[in-house]
Formats: sequence, C-alpha cells, structure tokens
Amino acid sequence: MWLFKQTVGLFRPYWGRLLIVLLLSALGGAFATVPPILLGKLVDQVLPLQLTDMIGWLVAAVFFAFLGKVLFESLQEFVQVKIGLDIITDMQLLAFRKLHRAPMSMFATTSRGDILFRLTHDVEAIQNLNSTVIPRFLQQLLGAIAAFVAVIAIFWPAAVVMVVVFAIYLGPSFLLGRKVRKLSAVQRDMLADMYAHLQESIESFRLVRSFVTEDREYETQAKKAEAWRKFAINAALISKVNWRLGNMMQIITPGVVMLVGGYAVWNGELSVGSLVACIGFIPAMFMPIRSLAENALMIQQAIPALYRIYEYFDLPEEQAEGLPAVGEVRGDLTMENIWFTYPGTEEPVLRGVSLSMAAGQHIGIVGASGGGKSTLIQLLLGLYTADQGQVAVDGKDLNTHDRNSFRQQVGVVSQETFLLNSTLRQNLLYSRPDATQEQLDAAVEASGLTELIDGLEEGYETIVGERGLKLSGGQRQRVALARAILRRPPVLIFDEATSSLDGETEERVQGALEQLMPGRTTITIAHRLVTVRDADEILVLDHGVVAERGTHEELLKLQGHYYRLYMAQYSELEKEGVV
Ligand SMILES: Nc1ncnc2c1ncn2[C@@H]1O[C@H](COP(=O)(O)OP(=O)(O)OP(=O)(O)O)[C@@H](O)[C@H]1O
Repeated sequence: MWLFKQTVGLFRPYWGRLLIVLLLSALGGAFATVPPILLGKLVDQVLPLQLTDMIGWLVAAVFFAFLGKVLFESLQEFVQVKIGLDIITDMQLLAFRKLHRAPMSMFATTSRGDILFRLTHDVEAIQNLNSTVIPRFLQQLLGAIAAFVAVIAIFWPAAVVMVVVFAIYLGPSFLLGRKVRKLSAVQRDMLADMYAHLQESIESFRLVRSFVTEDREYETQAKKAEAWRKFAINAALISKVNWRLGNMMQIITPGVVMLVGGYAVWNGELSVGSLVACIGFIPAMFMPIRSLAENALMIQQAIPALYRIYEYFDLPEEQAEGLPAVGEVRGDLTMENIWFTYPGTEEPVLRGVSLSMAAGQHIGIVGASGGGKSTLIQLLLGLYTADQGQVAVDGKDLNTHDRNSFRQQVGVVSQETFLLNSTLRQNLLYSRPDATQEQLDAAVEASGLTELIDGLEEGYETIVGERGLKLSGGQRQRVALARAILRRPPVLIFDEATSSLDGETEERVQGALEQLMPGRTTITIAHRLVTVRDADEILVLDHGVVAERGTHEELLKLQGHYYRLYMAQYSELEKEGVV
C-alpha cells in the first residue's frame, strides 16, 4: 500500500499525459481486434460464398488495422517512455535532495556504498523496467481487454473457458512470484552490501597495501559474491519455472476453446468463422500474462529497488521547512546546559555544557582527546540536535530558526578538508563563488598558499583532488583557511586548524588567523595550548563536562587540568622557543 501510494504520488504531475497514453493504448487495442474478426468473416462468408473480389478488401483492411495498431502503440510507447524518464529523474532528484536534508546521523549509520547503490543501481533497475516492460505491458493489457470483450461478444462460453484457465495459472504463478520477490529483496540488499565493500576496499587501498590485507579483502568480497550468487540462481530458476507454466497454459487454452467451440459448431450454435476468430484472440489475451512471467525477474527486482528508493523519500529532515532565517548574525552565541548522546550509543558525550560568547569574543576549547570538543561544535552548527539544552545565535533559538541561514555565516576550518575533484580556483571559491580575483589573491596570500600556486604550471587552474594534484595535509588546511578568509563570516571556528602544519607555516597561518579574528566571534579548538593562550576565555572540556574555564593566567593559577596540560607541553614549547 505504501509502495502504491508513493508511486501514485510520483505519477500525479503527469496525469494529463497518462490519459493520452491510455487513450493511445485503447486505440491500439481496438485496431488489434480487427484482424481476427475479419478472419472469421473470411471463413464464414467470403470463402463459402466465393466472394473473390472481397478478398482484396479484406487483406487491405487487415493491413490498415495492423498499421493503425502499430501507429497508436508506437505513439503510446513514446509518450510513456518520456513520462517514465521524467519520473525516474524526479525520483532520483527527490531522493538526492532528501538525503542532503537528512540528519547527520543518517550519514554516520549508512555506508556510502549503500547510498550510492540506491541512487544509481536501484534507479537503473527501475529504469530498465520502465523503458521496456511497462509501456508494452500496458499495450498488451488493453489489447487483452479488447480481445476479451470481442470474445464475449462472439461466443461467451469461450471467454469463460479462458478465464478459468487463467485462474488456474494465476494461483501458482502468484505464489512463485511472491517467492521470487522475497529472494530478490534479499539479493538486492546483498548486492548493495557487496558494492559498499567494493567501494570501501578501493577507497582504502593504501591501508590494504600497507597492512598487506589483500587476501582478507578478497575473501570478504568472495563470501559476499558467493552468497549473492546462490540467491540469484534460485530467483532465476523459479522465474523460469513460472515462465514455462505460462507457456503450457498458452498451449492448453486453444485446445479447450476448440473443444467447447467445436461442440457448439457441431450443434449449430456457432459458425466456424466465429470459432476461428475466438482462437485468433487467444495470443492477444495471453500476452500480458506471458509478458509478466517472462519479465518476472526484472519486475521482482525492481520492486525491492523501488522500496529502497522510497525509503529515502521518508527520511526525517534535519529541520522543519519554512523556519525563519536568523538574519544577519552579530555573533552572540550561547549554549545552555547541553546534553547529547550520539544516536545508537548509550553514553552521553556532552553532559550539561554551557558556553556564552559575546560578539567578537575569542573562546578556546581544549581538553583530552575524545572529551567532546568537536561534538560541541557540531551542535553549535546545528548538525546535530541536543537531547537537552538550547543553542542560540544572537538570542535566537537554533531549533526554531533555519540552521542553514546561520551556517552560511560561519567559517569553519577543521582537521579534515574536503577537496572537490576540480581546479584549485573552484576549490577555493567554494565558500564564495562570486569573489573577485583580488579577494581571491588576498585570501591565498593570507593563508600562505601563494608560493604553491605560483609554482604550479597551471596556477589556479590546476586540478586537485582525487584525479588531480594531491595536496599535503598542511596545504589542504590552508585551502580551508583561504575558503574561510574569503567568506569573511561573523563567526569563525577553527577545529585544530593548524594541526598539520610545520612550525614555520603554523606561525604564518596563525598570524593570518589572528588578522582575521578582530570583530568576529571565534572559537578555537586546539591541542597546542599556545594557540589559545590569548583567548578571552578558555574552556577545558573533559569527559563531556566543562572541567575548568577562565583566561590562560587564571587557569594556570588553578593548578588543575589546564595547568597539567600546559606543563606537559611546556618543555616542547620551550624547545620551539614559544615560551
Ligand atoms: N558519529 C559518532 N557516533 C558515535 N560516537 C561518536 C561520534 N563521533 C564522535 N563520537 C564519540 O564522541 C566522543 C567525543 O568525540 P569528539 O570528536 O567530540 O572529541 P574531541 O574532544 O573533539 O576529540 P579529538 O580531540 O580527538 O578531536 C568520543 O568518545 C567519540 O568516540
């Protein structure tokens, strides 16, 4: 029912064109009934009465009837294939859109391979069905209905016989179909799982090579492939049995009709020509059933594929539609008594954290690894929703405002920088596509990338990313920094922004960051305490709670967590001449 409702929803915008399709199919079906009727006339009247000059007319009429059938059916197929392609595109785009609106937890709990499989292979399975089977099935169905009506009109007992034979066939065929559908659903999930492993294995080829786990990877893939093969063979076998059953019925039916019809002819209740016409209608009546049986596997595979795509239509959205925007952000940020547990886990990662920053302030967040620093930022950005507590921007609750309107005004430089497989220019302009060349050059200069770009033959137009120039960790971070600089946002977040830079570059980049900070609310997460020494306030996050807070001097005086962290790093800093 759910499947039906979703499908009807997709077809709704095309109802006008669907009506045309139905009309064209009906016309095609009507033309298809003409030849058997004319055949009956030939047997009953033309041949016995030797109306030789009628034969030419009959042949011409049969020819035109076929021509009409082909013409209307071709038109119907064309319109229907077009609707099909429109719907498939709508479906793919809707799933894609939903995916990008889904909560972050969706990406944490679903493998990328599975997502890709749904949006490519599952769509393709439906596409295969859509472009061939469905348009023809509709023609065949309407042709069968037309034939059935004609048989009732000519000799209704033959129609009853046909219905009985169909009914006998439909029972086992339905059961077999259900079995194939179940097998196909499991098979589809298996295929997606195989695909996910394949993708992960290729993406982690460095890991595989360095730990020499090629054989283990192969074994995993082979096991998945073997399990899938077994299911696929079973599904194919059952589907073939179903098809043969259909074939058998097509042989039995004319026999039974001849028997019943022959008896009626014997009794003078039916003419020979009418019997010939009835038998002539049998192939058309069987067409849709044969077609269903022949394409059972393709159909049964498309149904789970449809389910898998429709599941994305029902994904929960990160936030409700139509929430008011936060407007131009000044930069007062508050987080009040935030509690948060990652979906699917038990232990809270944040336990009653509060944070308050006036516009333009600089806050540092430090603490042991796993203490919840990055999680706090994700909540501030509204990427996750707190179980308890409130996040507010300029006094506006983020739960009741459009989070995107806030995120658009935040520059984030984090530990990981994602690069598009595109030119350096496009990567840099990702945060602000309309920036001028001067603004771009200035951001590149401030983030210490000028040297790199000047040294490249194609400069800004050099392709980077997966199939282009590979950038080092430090260079990637500088690209992220340049993106943030270009955006000139009122709120800046640096999550270990300088962690993969060497000492000298770090100093330069740090300088650039500091130039960027005045007037902007800034949060810096850092392991190296020297990075946050000048912050207005420093929070020490430990096991999800704020263990200490204050300025650098205040925290040193406390002689607690911060002091111990500082002392542990002190000798290092001394070596580097920072203290
Ligand atoms: N998507 C997730 N699902 C479940 N648990 C997670 C997820 N992301 C992080 N965690 C857990 O939440 C805790 C806090 O992680 P978080 O990344 O916020 O720490 P952090 O202080 O930023 O650490 P680091 O300094 O190493 O970056 C960790 O115990 C981590 O295992």
